[in-house]
Amino acid sequence: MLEAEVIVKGLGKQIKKQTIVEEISFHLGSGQVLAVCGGNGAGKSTLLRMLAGILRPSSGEIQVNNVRWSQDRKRYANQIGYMPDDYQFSQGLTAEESLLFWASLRKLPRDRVQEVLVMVGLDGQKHKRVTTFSKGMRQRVLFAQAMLAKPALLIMDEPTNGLDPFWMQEFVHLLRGIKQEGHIVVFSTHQLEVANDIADQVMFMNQGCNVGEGTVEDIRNQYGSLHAAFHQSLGIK
Ligand SMILES: Nc1ncnc2c1ncn2[C@@H]1O[C@H](COP(=O)(O)OP(=O)(O)OP(=O)(O)O)[C@@H](O)[C@H]1O
Repeated sequence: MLEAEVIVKGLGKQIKKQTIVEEISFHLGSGQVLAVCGGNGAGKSTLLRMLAGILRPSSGEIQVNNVRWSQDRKRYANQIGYMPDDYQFSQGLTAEESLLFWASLRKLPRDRVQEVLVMVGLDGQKHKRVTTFSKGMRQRVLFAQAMLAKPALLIMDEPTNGLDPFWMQEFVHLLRGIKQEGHIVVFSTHQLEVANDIADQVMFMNQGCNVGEGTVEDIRNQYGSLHAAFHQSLGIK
């Protein structure tokens, strides 16, 4: 099993004097999955983009397997896989070509592309253009892209948004597999059933702050259900 550790301490982001994310801290070990839940504009994407190393934090520290983003960005980036929520695929590229392109950027061997295609169940469709794929299949290509470098930390922004129940369950199944291998996963979601199915830890965000966290069981005990905790995080009684 992969050895992995993520330590986040007092992470914050201010943009034009507005606080977007405030004092977020957590600690995750091998195979742990954190779901970041919250309403629109809660600060989830901003938090995830800081973890992915594509947005500079205003305060705090992020460490993945003892590598700090602030000290060595290249080594930090090598530990991270990131699945954005708004990726526009290039017209004309097949699934295999898209993955070969990403693999070449990271100087990874071609064989790894075949491995991830098999992992996400797209080996038989690899010569088809990604722009002809369904949303569920495109999410698999993005997932494969994020897993290319076997990252210690996989970060996913709203990975199941727009997926029907079949693809959502398939996605949960894929995540279970990589969790078993020891990868740490942090993902954002509005879909509490996904958090319920796969997360070890849940964090609720509102206006950039952590307004409640714990294991799924802790949250059920404290609030009654994930839905009740979500409503409370939004300030809905
Ligand atoms: N570059 C920016 N400049 C100004 N405001 C920003 C910027 N980026 C984010 N914000 C604001 O910060 C807040 C949090 O945005 P963010 O996208 O992180 O939220 P979110 O929880 O991911 O929302 P959603 O679920 O709608 O995607 C929003 O009010 C957004 O308008």
